[in-house]
Amino acid sequence: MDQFRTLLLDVWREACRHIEIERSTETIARILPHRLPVDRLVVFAFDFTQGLAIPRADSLTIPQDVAPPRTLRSPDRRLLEAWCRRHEVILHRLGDQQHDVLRLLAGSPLDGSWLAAPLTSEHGYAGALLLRAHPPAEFEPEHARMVELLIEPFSVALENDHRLHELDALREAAEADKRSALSRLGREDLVDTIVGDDGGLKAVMERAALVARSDLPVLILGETGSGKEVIARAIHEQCPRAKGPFIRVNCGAIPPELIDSELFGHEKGAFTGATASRRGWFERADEGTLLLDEIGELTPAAQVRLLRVLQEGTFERVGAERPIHVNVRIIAATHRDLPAMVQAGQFREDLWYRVAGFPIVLPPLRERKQDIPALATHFAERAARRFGLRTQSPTSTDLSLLTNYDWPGNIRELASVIDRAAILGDGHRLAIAQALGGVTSPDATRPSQTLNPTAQRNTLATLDEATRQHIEATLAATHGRIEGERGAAKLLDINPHTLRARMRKLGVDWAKYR
Ligand SMILES: Nc1ncnc2c1ncn2[C@@H]1O[C@H](COP(=O)(O)OP(=O)(O)OP(=O)(O)O)[C@@H](O)[C@H]1O
Repeated sequence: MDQFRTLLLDVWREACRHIEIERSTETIARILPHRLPVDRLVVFAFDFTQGLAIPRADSLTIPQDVAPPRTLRSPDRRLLEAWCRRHEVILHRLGDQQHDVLRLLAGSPLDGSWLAAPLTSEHGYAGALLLRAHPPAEFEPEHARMVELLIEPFSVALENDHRLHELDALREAAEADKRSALSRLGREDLVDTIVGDDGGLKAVMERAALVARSDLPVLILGETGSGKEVIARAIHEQCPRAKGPFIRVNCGAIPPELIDSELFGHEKGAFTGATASRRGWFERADEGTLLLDEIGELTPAAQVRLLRVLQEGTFERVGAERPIHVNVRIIAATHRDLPAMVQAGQFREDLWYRVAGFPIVLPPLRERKQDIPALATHFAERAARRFGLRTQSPTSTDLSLLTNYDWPGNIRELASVIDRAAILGDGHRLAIAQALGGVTSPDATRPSQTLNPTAQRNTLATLDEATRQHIEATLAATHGRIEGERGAAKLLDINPHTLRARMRKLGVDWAKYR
């Protein structure tokens, strides 16, 4: 026993030296064979609130073709808790009847002789230490007594490991908050007052208020720039989870090969470039709302992954086995005709049923022109504040020009026309005609051509075609530059990632304009 005391000191030192239990188990597994005929050491952590038994370390002292232990979902909690309370070390030798705890944690039938000890800490952490005898050796009652002395150092190591994970989770949550705050700042154009809520958006706002009370998934259908994100935020802010995060993810801007890692997160080392573990959008949106913007742009593979998490409510980070449960309300949005995509087999029907619990159709601005005066005034006030100019309200001539235009870019386009008009008018007036005519856009967007929209309709380009032409004209003006102060994204007032995604989709090649 004296020699064992020396070894025990070494075990304590190793248990306290490393913060990650994987490391301490690895080094302890190299020390123990001096006194115990052990060839495998496994440590489980129990998470009773989530109903999981998670293998945190598994060390084999000799290379063997042994399957690593798996996370156990909904293990028998009463059995494990009672065993932890008894502080009982289980000894299993060949021919013995297998103990229920060993059957649960080490599987059945057992290969050889095993010892199992419960790990507990005064702060409520619990787990198990399993040791396997190096065949043909078998454990003896004397070994079981030695393992009793290992319970404390391993419990300390498990608690340290737990705390490390808790700190990691807190750090990531703080980072998520920071990102979300920054993205909110970056989108300072997003309004708190919704103009038109009593006019052209009345029916939409009524539906939004109705669905906000429930947790139903919402699908917002509407053209680009029509205010889908604004409506999604309004739903979040009126629903019981308003205190939770509101996270928007632009599905169209995620490169297909990164979709899993973006949505579900990844563990450190899961793939080349994964230098640190990262929480995905689902984890970040826990207890809040996740807006899946441009959901129609998801690749078929990504649609399958999304469907799985919506069906099962759990997912794993890339490179991890531990399932994660989250409580997230999904709002999806798209400018595409999703029902038509379902018909054409481009969007999974089962996923459609999952996300389209409560569709809200946002009318384009040309169908709610009664809102244009209030919107124009609102954006004129905002422009004056932003650019430090005297506020100028639109005149009746301005308003008739604005209402005669068709607004393919909807409210976003109206906002940037007013911004331009305010700058061109330099605080003395709103130079609406100039702002409308001076767009680096194709002829189709000139007001003179849209004064009679009905006559024009047959010759108008499709929205995709108009968008493509508009992006190309902008790229020509910026000589192919996308990002930065003088880049196309800034001119078009959209995120560079979104612009690149849209260019990919529309087949626009920026290199042509360099
Ligand atoms: N009802 C509204 N009142 C005031 N501003 C609005 C309203 N709707 C939209 N906006 C403004 O118009 C711009 C575009 O809105 P938003 O980003 O919500 O559109 P979207 O449909 O989500 O666009 P995309 O299709 O590009 O994702 C934002 O600056 C937003 O603040």
